[in-house]
Amino acid sequence: MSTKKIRNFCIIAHIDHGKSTIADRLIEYTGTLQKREMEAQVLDSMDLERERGITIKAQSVRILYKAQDGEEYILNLIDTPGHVDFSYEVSRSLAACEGALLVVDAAQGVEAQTLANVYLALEHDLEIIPVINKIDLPSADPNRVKQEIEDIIGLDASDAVLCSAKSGIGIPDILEAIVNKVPAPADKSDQPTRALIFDSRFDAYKGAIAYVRVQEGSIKMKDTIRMMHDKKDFDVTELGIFTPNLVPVQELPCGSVGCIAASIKNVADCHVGDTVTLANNPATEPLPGYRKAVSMVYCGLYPTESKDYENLRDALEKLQLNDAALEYEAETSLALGFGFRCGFLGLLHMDVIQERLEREYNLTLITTAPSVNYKVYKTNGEMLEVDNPAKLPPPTEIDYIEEPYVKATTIVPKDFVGTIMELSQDKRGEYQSMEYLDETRVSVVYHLPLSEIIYDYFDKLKSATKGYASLDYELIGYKQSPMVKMDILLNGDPVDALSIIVHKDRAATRGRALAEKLKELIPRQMFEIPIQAAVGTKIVARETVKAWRKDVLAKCYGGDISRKRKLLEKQKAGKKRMKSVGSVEIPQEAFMAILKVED
Ligand SMILES: Nc1nc2c(ncn2[C@@H]2O[C@H](COP(=O)(O)OP(=O)(O)OP(=O)(O)O)[C@@H](O)[C@H]2O)c(=O)[nH]1
Repeated sequence: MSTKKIRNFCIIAHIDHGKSTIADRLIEYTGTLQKREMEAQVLDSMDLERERGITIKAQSVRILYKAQDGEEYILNLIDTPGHVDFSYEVSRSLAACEGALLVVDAAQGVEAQTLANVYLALEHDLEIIPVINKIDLPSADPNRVKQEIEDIIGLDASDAVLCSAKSGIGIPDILEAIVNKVPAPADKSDQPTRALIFDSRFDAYKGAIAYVRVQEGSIKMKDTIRMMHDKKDFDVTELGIFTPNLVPVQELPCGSVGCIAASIKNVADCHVGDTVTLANNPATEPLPGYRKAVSMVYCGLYPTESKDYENLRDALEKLQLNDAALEYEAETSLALGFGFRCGFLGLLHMDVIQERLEREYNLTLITTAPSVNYKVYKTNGEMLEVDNPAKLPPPTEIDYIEEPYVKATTIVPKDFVGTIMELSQDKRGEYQSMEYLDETRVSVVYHLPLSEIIYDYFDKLKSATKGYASLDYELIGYKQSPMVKMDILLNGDPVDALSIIVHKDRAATRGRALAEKLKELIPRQMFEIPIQAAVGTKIVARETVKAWRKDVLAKCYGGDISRKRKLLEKQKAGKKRMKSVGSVEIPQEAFMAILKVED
């Protein structure tokens, strides 16, 4: 089969610019699915994704389109995740395509995330078709946005498709543009097979399923496939394409997009970015660009009820089957008991996993404050990677510590440049460059410690710029920093799960702020609870939670008994997500308090 009638494309867009809505319209217009079959937004399949309105895992769909030239084309739409945390998956999805729709909101214009994705697409030599969406909005200004696309990205936007996914305007033009502008895949069917895995999923019956783009050769039923990086062989049990429901096929020919089931027990054997070849005629080199997912953020997850430990382990195991980027290992905390240290791609990934554990597996969890991974060089010449503050060796054993740094690109209206600089400086940022994108907007680049980004940089950025700033960041390496461990003592005892690693110049202020915050969060108990923040043996802050009962009930003026009972019940309910540490009850919020403190 020739590849001439195939077009593989993806949609890149900033969050909320309308990627999913456009995908739905393309599917609807071509009759790929009947309207009644369409759930609202087919491509975002997970419940959580729908609720949060973001794409977490890529999906793809085959669209049959009869073009104006009278020919029928196979358009494979490969969906890309829409969040910074998942940029590696985006890059693999792009590598599976020849073209990309660049969707830009007609009112908002080009944003940081758009830029990051466009640069990725250009790196992969994709043909880019600009689409200006939401032209129905009263605030739409397509001409300004066209100009921005030309000035900022340097793409010719003169024949950008004007579209309103909401009302269906421009959808036929998008389909024609895909057929006419996106190149057909190169026909390399006579070469040894190489297929790129751009996504994977776990199916309880079929095992891990690889979503692939066949770059060279082909894959047939009953072939034995080989994962080139993992060097493992599997017998194909099923090949399929998505319409978007899975339809079995006998062959995935060169240029096509589809999925492979091969009784692969674990998604960890089916890495996004790996190359599939055939065991009886293997290719010599894998496709370029393979990278293992790296965790950026770590936290401890502990069941509030210790009897749930095994359930939590089972749940993590199941989630990991579907999500090769999730890492976990058992750990114990003096304060919290048995739990797991988990690694995530970013804060959103962490939130999503936490929420799924609670919702789908019915667990109540205590989560410790997120931490990054530090490289600790010890005086004995050893290097330790530490992602849990409680595990930092004593200062006498430490020669120096390195922390991860990111390159953070922020795009803001020019009035906010001062604010961004102040904020970044305050977060130990190092100024790199600034560029006027047009008369109104500026792109500012800083090198920042990852730990500052995960604390509250993004929230602060959003509030300081009234939501106008957009942020994109990538890991650039490690740098030496004078970091110290700060312990929190409750009632004189250090609580390991509350320890944090901070820059030594910030320890005193953070310690004071944290102690104050903890004082608000820890409910009064029968006795006074001193809260202390300490670096080594030096106490940097102290607060006291006063003893409770009479205070709480005092508010009732000794009167109405039902009111009293209600109050006590409210306190009891509040205890659900609490953990007794020694004699002190600590609520979940306390463990995350560090994220909420003001410097
Ligand atoms: N007025 C108007 N609203 C639109 C249009 N297209 C999409 N929207 C709305 O914009 C919002 C975001 O659209 P989505 O399609 O979910 O955006 P997305 O880019 O897929 O978002 P992510 O999945 O997070 O990347 C939704 O509320 C849509 O209803 C349009 O043409 N006009």
